[in-house]
Amino acid sequence: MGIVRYSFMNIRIWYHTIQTVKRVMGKYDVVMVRHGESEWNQKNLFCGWYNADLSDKGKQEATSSGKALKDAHFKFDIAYTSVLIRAQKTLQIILQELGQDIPIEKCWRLNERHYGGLTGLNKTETANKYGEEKVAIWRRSYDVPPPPMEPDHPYYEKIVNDPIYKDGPSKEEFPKFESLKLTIARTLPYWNDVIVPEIKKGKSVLIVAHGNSLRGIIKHLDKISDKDIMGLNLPTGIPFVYSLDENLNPIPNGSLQFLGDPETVKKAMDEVAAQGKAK
Ligand SMILES: O=C(O)[C@@H](CO)OP(=O)(O)O
Repeated sequence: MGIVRYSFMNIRIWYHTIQTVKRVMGKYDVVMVRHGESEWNQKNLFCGWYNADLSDKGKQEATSSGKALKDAHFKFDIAYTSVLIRAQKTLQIILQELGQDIPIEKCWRLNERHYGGLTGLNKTETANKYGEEKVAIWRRSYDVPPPPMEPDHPYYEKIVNDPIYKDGPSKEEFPKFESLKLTIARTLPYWNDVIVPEIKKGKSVLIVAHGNSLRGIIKHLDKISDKDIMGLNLPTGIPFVYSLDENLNPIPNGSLQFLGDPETVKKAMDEVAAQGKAK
């Protein structure tokens, strides 16, 4: 299986830079995976903090992720995930495939961004109603948030009172909506204060999280501009490696090295981007 490397030098010609290369190794190598397809991804619904389970395809993607990591001889010391079931199950399947039993830390700070009032709406129908451009801004802009989730929203009670949030966020912190900027504001402290110290101790770290919490970490690591981050769509269930130097900066060619064949990765990214199209 090849490694797909993307250049961040010009994100607009992203797909033209795909090439299969030998993976580079940094002082620290960190592996990240967006969870496998969820039942709500399959139905093309805005999901956010709704606790959707994996679809059958999502389980298969998780199995393939585990196999790809096994083939590449990864051995992990610790794994981090969100409090949402789709990420936790993906992690569990990956570790089963790897045959590795390691400590798992779960935190709401790695959750998907909170999609506010859009939660549960179909992305295509939303694009038909409000236009593709508006949906693209809601989905991918840096700082334009979706409308808030009000108490009369069909999923408000289910989400706010879910026991998975017993350890946080607090009532005051509990979001009604999140832009990518707000997502980064709660994910980055966890990266900096909890994950980075373990990486610096030399631990081999696996992170299984979500499209937008991982986009936040990537934006930070690669110093991607607020404008260019709009072009990044992460595929479900394909692991990628960041090879970092001693200061946790990506080494040359060390960013976003996917463990997958280039065509599959490109197709999967295109499909995620297309979820917000009108029909
Ligand atoms: O609905 C969501 O929660 C996310 C990820 O599945 O979707 P999007 O890709 O539109 O940010």
